[in-house]
Parts: sequence; C-alpha cells; structure tokens
Amino acid sequence: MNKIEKKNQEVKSVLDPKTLIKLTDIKKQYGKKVVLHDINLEINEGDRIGVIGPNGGGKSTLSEIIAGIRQPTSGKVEKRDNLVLGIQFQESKYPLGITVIDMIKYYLETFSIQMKESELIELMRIYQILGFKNKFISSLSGGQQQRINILLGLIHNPDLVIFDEVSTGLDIEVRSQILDFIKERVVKTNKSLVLVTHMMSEIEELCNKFIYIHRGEIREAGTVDEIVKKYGSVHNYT
Ligand SMILES: Nc1ncnc2c1ncn2[C@@H]1O[C@H](COP(=O)(O)OP(=O)(O)OP(=O)(O)O)[C@@H](O)[C@H]1O
Repeated sequence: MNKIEKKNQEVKSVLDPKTLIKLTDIKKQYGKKVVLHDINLEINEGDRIGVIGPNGGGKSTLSEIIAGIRQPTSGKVEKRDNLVLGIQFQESKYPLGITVIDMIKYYLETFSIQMKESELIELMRIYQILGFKNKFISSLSGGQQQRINILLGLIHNPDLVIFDEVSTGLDIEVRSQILDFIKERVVKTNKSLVLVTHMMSEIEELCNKFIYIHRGEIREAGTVDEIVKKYGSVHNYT
C-alpha cells in the first residue's frame, strides 16, 4: 500500500450499517452569502424526514446536497456504498427528443426492472400521463413533467427518495393518488424519504421525523409523534 492509499484508508470513516447518508458540519455559500451552516444530519434506514421551514431557509439547497447534485462549500457527505436514490426536483431536465414512454422504459432497463405492459399502462393511467406517452417530455406542461419526475423517482424502488415540493402543479385528485403511491412504495416497504414541503398534511401522511430549517440552521428536529404529542397535531406546529 502506498502512502496516499494508506492516508485515504485512515480518513474514510465507517458508516453505521443502518445509515444511508451522513452529513457532518455542512456549510454552503453562494458567493458571500452563507445559506447553510453547521448542518449535521444522519438519514437512517426507515427514516422519512419532512424538511420544513420558511422560504429561503435553505431546504432545497440541503436536499440537493443530500442528493449529491450540489456540493457543500465545506463539511463531509458520506453515503452508503451502492445506495440507490430516487430524486424529484422541480427543475429536472430530460434530453430533448425523448418521449415519455422511452424515458420510462430506459429507467426500467437501467435498473433491470421487469414490468408487464399491463402494469406499465396502469401506472401511466394513475399518473395521468397515458394520453401523451408518445410525446416528447420537453413539450409537456410543468404539471405533466412533475408527474413524470415523481414516477421516475419511484419506479426503480430506490433505498432513499428525495422529493422537493412534490405536490406543486398537481390537481387534488392526482395528488391524492400519487401520495397513495408514495405510501405504497416508500412507507409500507420501510424505505427512506427526504420530503421538502410546506404542507404539514404531507408530513403527517408520509413522514416519521422532521427537521425545521431557519436561516440555514436546523433549529428543531424530532419525531412526528413528538410534535403531535406536544402540539396536538402536526398542523399546529410552526
Ligand atoms: N443557485 C443559487 N445561487 C445563489 N443563491 C441561491 C441559489 N439557490 C438558492 N439560493 C439562495 O439560497 C437561499 C436558500 O435557498 P433555498 O432554495 O435552498 O431555500 P428554501 O428553504 O428551499 O426556499 P423555498 O421554500 O422558497 O423553496 C435563498 O436565499 C436563495 O435565494
């Protein structure tokens, strides 16, 4: 073993087997503006963490750092090896000229998921995207693309799902079907979730933990049961 390999081995800490992602002393600056500081957070198997707090507090930046699509200015992000993520962000972009059905099939193939044609059709019906399965994703409306983002965030049964404002652009009926689908795929199977939301009802329906972020700091963290005990309902928090 050469000197560099030995040093890397010493630096690499061993994650607890139950831990999917661990953030240590995370700080994020955009230019001179510090938007996250002193963030320490562990996401363990079965944790479904609702991320709440006022606008501009740093929720999306934090979820992007967890997802690995944004780098912190300093601090350490450790991930379990071979962790499969499902990610939905408002600004998800797809290659120009790819159709809805081709994109879904690409995911199924990439993750070696066997799905019967009838199941696929039922899934597209639930997500109300069946009618435009042969259209280019880039030509669809924001709400239609949002439904595709969510579907693609869940279709490969990821270990950790990261959703940012999942309900935006969905009408009430589709929203409730999609929340049911998340319950089926994430809650019942004890997968992990990071859910950035302004809707306390989503925290109550989908999460077992929460963090409250204000001005780039985690000001409060705990279990959803604790909030309910303390405030009578999740809706009375904040
Ligand atoms: N790419 C960027 N470049 C510069 N500043 C940014 C960038 N992204 C976010 N910010 C700023 O960082 C701060 C935190 O933004 P962020 O979107 O993470 O907060 P948020 O809690 O998710 O807000 P919201 O609830 O409004 O979505 C805000 O002041 C925002 O203007």
